[in-house]
Amino acid sequence: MPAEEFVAGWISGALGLVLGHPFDTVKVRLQTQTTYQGIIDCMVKTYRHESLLGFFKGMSFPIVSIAVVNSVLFGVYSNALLALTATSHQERRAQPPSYTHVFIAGCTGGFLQAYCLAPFDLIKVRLQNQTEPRAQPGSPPPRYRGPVHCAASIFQAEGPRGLFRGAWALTLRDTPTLGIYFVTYEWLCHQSTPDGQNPSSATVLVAGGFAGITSWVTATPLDVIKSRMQMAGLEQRAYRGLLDCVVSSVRQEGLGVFFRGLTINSARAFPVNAVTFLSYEYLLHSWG
Ligand SMILES: C[N+](C)(C)CCCC[C@H](N)C(=O)O
Repeated sequence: MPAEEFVAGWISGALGLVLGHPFDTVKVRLQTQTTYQGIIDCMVKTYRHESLLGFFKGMSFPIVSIAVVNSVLFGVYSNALLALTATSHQERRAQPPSYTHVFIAGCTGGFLQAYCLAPFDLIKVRLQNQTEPRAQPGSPPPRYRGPVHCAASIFQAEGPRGLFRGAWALTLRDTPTLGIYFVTYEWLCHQSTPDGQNPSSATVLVAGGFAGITSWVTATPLDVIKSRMQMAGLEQRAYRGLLDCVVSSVRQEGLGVFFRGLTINSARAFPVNAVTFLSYEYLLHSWG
């Protein structure tokens, strides 16, 4: 099983993440704090009070998790294509796989990465939703002191299964949408590249960026449900299951609930995935 795809997936995921983290910080702040009037206002205030570093708070934990997750996604995707079409990464430009194969391989990668992602994502969401300001002397400490403490508390209270809360919704979110991700990427590359040639860097950037946007747009409805199920362990509101969560969210907030965070998710998705695909292609190419 070729291993370089796993390593390339790991490095490219980390590079994409660094670029996307400022967007993620703005997204989380807008979702959880009421002091900002909008995206620009939040950026300006963050920069004024905390300088550029403010945008990169809390990045160490996601950088470890994205390394694992992206390496599983790209490694499994590429090896699934190898199993389906008997072509290696290098041979695929000359003999492009069918979109059905790309879709199946993308879904397989998406399905497996969802299981690796589930505990990391749960911890991220729980920490991102801790909106108390930093501990003041005398005030009660926040429920979770950091990622390790968060993981340990969930484990203690609910056992290993507790760490997989919302994993089912996450799998449903990621399996088809990562199929769509790779199909969009391959299709866009194919549209602007002469047969048999490697796509140019500009093509890879644009195709990767749009692949990210398409995938996030289609994933957003289940993204909202997933986050709500992950928070359900903490909040009073308990859902009987995924369907119950969908129905009660729509009843209370209307269909618009499925599009929460769509704009900022898409703005983040373009640079993150442009850089992820560019570095992935570049690394595999330079390793020959
Ligand atoms: C499938 N879904 C859209 C949910 C995720 C796609 C992940 C791609 C990339 N790691 C990123 O963070 O944008």
